[in-house]
Amino acid sequence: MSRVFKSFTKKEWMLLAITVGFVIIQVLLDLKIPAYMSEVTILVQTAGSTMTEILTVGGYMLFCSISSLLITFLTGFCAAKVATKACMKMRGDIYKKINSFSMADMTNFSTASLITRTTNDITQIQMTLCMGFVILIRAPFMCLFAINKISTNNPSFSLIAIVAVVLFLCVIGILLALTIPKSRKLQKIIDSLNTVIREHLTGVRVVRAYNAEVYHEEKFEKTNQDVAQTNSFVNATMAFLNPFMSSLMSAITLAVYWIGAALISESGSADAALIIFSDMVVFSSYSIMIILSFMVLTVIFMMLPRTLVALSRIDEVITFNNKIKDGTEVSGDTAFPVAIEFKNVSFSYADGDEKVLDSISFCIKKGETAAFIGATGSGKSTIAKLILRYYDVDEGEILIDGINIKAYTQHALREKLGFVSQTAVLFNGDITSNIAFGMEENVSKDRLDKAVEIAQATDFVDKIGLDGRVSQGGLNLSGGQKQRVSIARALYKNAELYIFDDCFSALDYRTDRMLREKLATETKGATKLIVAQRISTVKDANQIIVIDQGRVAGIGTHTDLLLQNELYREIAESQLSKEELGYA
Ligand SMILES: Nc1ncnc2c1ncn2[C@@H]1O[C@H](COP(=O)(O)OP(=O)(O)OP(=O)(O)O)[C@@H](O)[C@H]1O
Repeated sequence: MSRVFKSFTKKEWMLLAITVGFVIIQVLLDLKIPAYMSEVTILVQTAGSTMTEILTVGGYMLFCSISSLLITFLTGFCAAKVATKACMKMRGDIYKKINSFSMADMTNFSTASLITRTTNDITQIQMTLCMGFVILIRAPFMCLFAINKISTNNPSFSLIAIVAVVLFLCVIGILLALTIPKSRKLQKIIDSLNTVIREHLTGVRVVRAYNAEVYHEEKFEKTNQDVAQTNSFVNATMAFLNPFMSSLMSAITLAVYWIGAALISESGSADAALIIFSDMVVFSSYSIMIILSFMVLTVIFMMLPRTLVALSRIDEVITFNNKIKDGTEVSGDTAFPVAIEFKNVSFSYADGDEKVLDSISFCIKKGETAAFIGATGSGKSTIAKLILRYYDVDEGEILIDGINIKAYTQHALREKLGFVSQTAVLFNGDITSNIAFGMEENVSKDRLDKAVEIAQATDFVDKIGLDGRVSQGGLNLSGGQKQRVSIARALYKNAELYIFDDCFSALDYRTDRMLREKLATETKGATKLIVAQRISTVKDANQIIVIDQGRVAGIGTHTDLLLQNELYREIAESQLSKEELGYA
């Protein structure tokens, strides 16, 4: 909760102070009403009282009630403003924090959980704050003022109020102890529910193709039932509060009349009995006010378990210690002759024990094209991910322009790189916004046309236009078209070093060849790293690095490797004819 208060600006503290002030005025006005009621009771019972006297006191009562009502509107308005602002900031903080996560950090939270925390959890907090600010301030004030009034009027009644409050606090303590663990579980199950829905929606084509709707429905139904059961436990437990509060109110009234009756029978005179009776009226009203404010408080207590869990879940993300730390270097030595060097790099993923990369070393000069080839799962894409610092190496180091990549700011490092991932990722928008991604404000038409031309995307981009709509995930484009748009996106960046992670395999052989020819002439100065499965894609590279089970199995040109490297020869012979290999 301290996070919420720490985020307050001066204006929000002011609004909160105004709310507190209004609530105190409202409590004082409300507490005036029973006193006027007592006055009216005495006036009615006293011979010689005039109608004007009764109406005047009644008028004061009316004034107090209407003012209290107006203040309720004002406090509600101020509290809602403070709560929505605080939650907006919290949402911004959590979003910024998630943006700073590396892929390794992401594995600590599932995507669905991060979405639930940013949306559902924050809405839960906002609702509690909106209602809670006023109620949480009002209830203790009301309780303190009312008990003070009761004890000054007739101390023997105050014991009843104190016993009632202590009883209430004990019961609420027990209920919270029972429901908080369940609420924590509930938020986790909601994460699972979101995962199931997300999985179904993103994989809907496969689900349909395999007639797996029933299988998915069963998965959904199981999680849905878990949510319902846990929810019903929390609600059923907290539902005990309402009958308890009603019984407590009745018990207080009974105790007041019991003690009052005893006091009246001992009073001895009619005047003393009248004063005790008016005290009883006042006390009954005060005690009902205390209990009513606590009753409203129970609404907050019902929301509190989930809100506390939501707050701790948000805190978990915001205070998460990012594994990848930013360096300070912003440019590197651009005149350094070596573009990228791997020195004995070893790496394993957090959830796997085995080394995915084992003592990998290679060196690529500026302007060279290097290609990585090897069996599936040999670790080629992992090399690309390490260069981008999605993960940090376990051993060894990666140098770009002679400087360890850990020394760069992540922004500066990625500014140097143009990356095309294995699976094309497109965003809702148009072709231009997808190619000039993140730079839409100053789009250069020439650069855009050039990138499209090199990526061999001119024909279809001409057809749909640069303002042609791209739906989320590029669902309205073919696999090859999506990949060409993502290649154009990397080229638009004019990067120093391009990484093409097996993205050419979505292109036909002719387009693949034309694209590589264009790349060679149009991006001459840039260094290119190509991960590929096809020999035809890699054979013209300055050096080919053969990866086998996370190790470098050979480095050389196509001709060298054909002669010296058995694994490369095997791959080449499985794809090219003897004539193409030059054996004939
Ligand atoms: N995020 C991850 N978490 C855990 N293990 C992973 C992760 N990504 C990849 N791996 C494992 O690391 C190994 C190397 O994967 P990588 O994607 O680098 O291979 P690759 O050579 O690029 O394969 P392909 O040619 O099929 O794309 C594989 O055994 C894979 O299961």
